Amino acid sequence: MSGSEVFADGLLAGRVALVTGGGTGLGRATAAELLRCGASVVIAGRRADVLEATVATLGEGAGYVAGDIRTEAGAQAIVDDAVSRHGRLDILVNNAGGQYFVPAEGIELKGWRAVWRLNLGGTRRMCEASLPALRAAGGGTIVNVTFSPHNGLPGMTHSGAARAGVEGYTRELAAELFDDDIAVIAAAAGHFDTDALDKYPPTVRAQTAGGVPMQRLGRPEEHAWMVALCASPLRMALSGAVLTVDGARDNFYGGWPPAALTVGEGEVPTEERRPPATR
Ligand SMILES: CCCCCCCCCCC/C=C/C(=O)SCCNC(=O)CCNC(=O)[C@H](O)C(C)(C)COP(=O)(O)OP(=O)(O)OC[C@H]1O[C@@H](n2cnc3c(N)ncnc32)[C@H](O)[C@@H]1OP(=O)(O)O
Ligand SMILES: NC(=O)C1=CN([C@@H]2O[C@H](COP(=O)(O)OP(=O)(O)OC[C@H]3O[C@@H](n4cnc5c(N)ncnc54)[C@H](OP(=O)(O)O)[C@@H]3O)[C@@H](O)[C@H]2O)C=CC1
Repeated sequence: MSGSEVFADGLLAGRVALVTGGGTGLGRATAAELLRCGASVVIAGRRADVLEATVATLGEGAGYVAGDIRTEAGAQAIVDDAVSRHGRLDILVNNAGGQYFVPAEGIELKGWRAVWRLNLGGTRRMCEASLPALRAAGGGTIVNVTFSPHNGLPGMTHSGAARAGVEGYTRELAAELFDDDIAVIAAAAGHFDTDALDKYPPTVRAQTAGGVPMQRLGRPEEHAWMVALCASPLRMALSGAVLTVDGARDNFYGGWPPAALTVGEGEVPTEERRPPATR
């Protein structure tokens, strides 16, 4: 793999990074950038076939472990795998996350809980499972990927609330871990061009780039550069911060619903359910 476009060669040489959700989208781009910076990288997710295919494209220095971050045992097994492969862990990127698109009043309690369990619960479980290894390495970095919910995010209220929770958790953990030389930083993403956007109602994807001042979606490598910066020598100065990379648009502003998002008599569409076999 060639060097980074942004960072000095060997910036993260000797470091071991674990990237959840590293088989796709922003996580895959993050894994690639950390590798370019010299780290060894383990990517995690639930689908072994997706991870295996990604590792084949990432090349030397990359490995994968299949697992589910939502349970204590799942998170622990993921961390144990990374540590047993490389003997240490220096960087944890809590990138796995997501939600479905539905107006607030349509969110069932079960769905609310599912989104919180993944985004806030999974992040917490991965942090707790990783802390002994990060301490054993003499310090390290945790990057919690969230989206930018600072104006609210209609259609994703369950996730906006969970991501605000991740921000609070990040700040608190950062304060508690300062003496361990472990940085905890939230990376709040705006709109990035990943395949995941295809699952939302078509008007969502069509509308999002036009709402960003620069009139384009973010590129996954731009997000990845921010994550790599969080693992750089700047990391402790950033600890506790929420770094927002959103092209100055946040994830939403303006009146609701946007005219172009409505269908029929003015309803807002709900994301289609995934077929049971893929859940
Ligand atoms: C024009 C203006 C636009 C406005 C601005 C929009 C801009 C977009 C900005 C983009 C910002 C963020 C982008 C991203 O995050 S992209 C990444 C997306 N990736 C993912 O979401 C992947 C991970 N997500 C999931 O796996 C699922 O969404 C979920 C978190 C729900 C998974 O949990 P789980 O597997 O436990 O969930 P289940 O499928 O079993 O469902 C549990 C219950 O949840 C409810 N549910 C789930 N899906 C839906 C749906 N599509 N519609 C309605 N309800 C849903 C439901 O209650 C489920 O229970 P039941 O199965 O019993 O019905
Ligand atoms: N794209 C965008 O514009 C934005 C994205 N984000 C956030 O950035 C992150 C990455 O987004 P993106 O790459 O676009 O989306 P993806 O849907 O491609 O990424 C989600 C990843 O998380 C993994 N994952 C989901 N659930 C679990 C689980 N329970 N255990 C382990 N892994 C899991 C998925 O793999 P698998 O299904 O195999 O488990 C997948 O690789 C997400 O947190 C997303 O919400 C934030 C703002 C904007």
